[in-house]
Amino acid sequence: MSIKDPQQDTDLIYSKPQVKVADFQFDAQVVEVFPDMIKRSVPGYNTIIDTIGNLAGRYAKDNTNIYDLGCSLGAASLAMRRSIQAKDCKIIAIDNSEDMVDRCKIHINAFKGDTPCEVKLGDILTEPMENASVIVLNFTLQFIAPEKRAQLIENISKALVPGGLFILSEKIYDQDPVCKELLNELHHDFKRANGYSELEIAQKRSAIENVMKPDHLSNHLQRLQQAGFSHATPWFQCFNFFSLVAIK
Ligand SMILES: C[S@@+](CC[C@H](N)C(=O)[O-])C[C@H]1O[C@@H](n2cnc3c(N)ncnc32)[C@H](O)[C@@H]1O
Ligand SMILES: O=C(O)C(=O)C[C@]1(C(=O)O)C=C[C@@H](O)C=C1
Repeated sequence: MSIKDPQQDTDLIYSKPQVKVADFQFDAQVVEVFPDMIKRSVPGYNTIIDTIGNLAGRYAKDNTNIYDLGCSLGAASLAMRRSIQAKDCKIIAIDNSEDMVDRCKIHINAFKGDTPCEVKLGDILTEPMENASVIVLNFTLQFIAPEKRAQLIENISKALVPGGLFILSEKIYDQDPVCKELLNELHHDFKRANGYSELEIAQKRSAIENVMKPDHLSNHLQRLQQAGFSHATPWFQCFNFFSLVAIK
């Protein structure tokens, strides 16, 4: 009988001092601990995933595509597949990390569902999107080069059918430096409460600082308006993490 090592799935990546902290990558090491890492790092992650499922159930239309952009291990795709009742829909989950995509395929295939789900290795900046009733960008835009974000949001808008839904979740910063610092501190307290040490928090911070560039809420709203969305509202915020819905 084999007994699983309980630490095997725990994020300990930044627990030992590193001489030089390398830029964060969605590689094989991160894949192993990703569910633990994201749950302990992103306040409200489970609520956001459950609500993406609920929203997809409401907005998925017959004979359309549902996109999960930057799908990682497929948590949002699985939640959507559980609640979509519309007929002849297809979920297309895309990620540009080969390690993520390989593991995502295993996760998706581990569960049965009526809606087919294709997991694709690809760059969401160039992958074609069309005839979509729901598009999800859950904590992915922050990893896209800032100058490429507006074009991606425009492509998303063009791919949506009228009445189609876009769900965007991101880390944000507050423009007021005092509020920015407070939200940051509250987020770090959240990480501390979830067992991350000061060293882990500091090293993770250096690892993501060159690769993850959050926007202010007003940047997001402005981009959505420019891309032709008729309605948009944040539906969730906890500290410096938020999620919004926009309707075409
Ligand atoms: C924080 S994770 C997303 C979490 C995931 N959406 C979830 O709900 O669990 C960001 C993901 O975006 C992917 N990513 C970053 N840039 C990308 C790009 N240009 N094309 C496709 N995927 C990308 C990364 O490989 C990573 O898996
Ligand atoms: O802001 C942080 O400290 C994070 O760890 C955030 C964040 C994210 O929002 O995607 C960064 C990388 C990991 O994917 C998990 C969480």
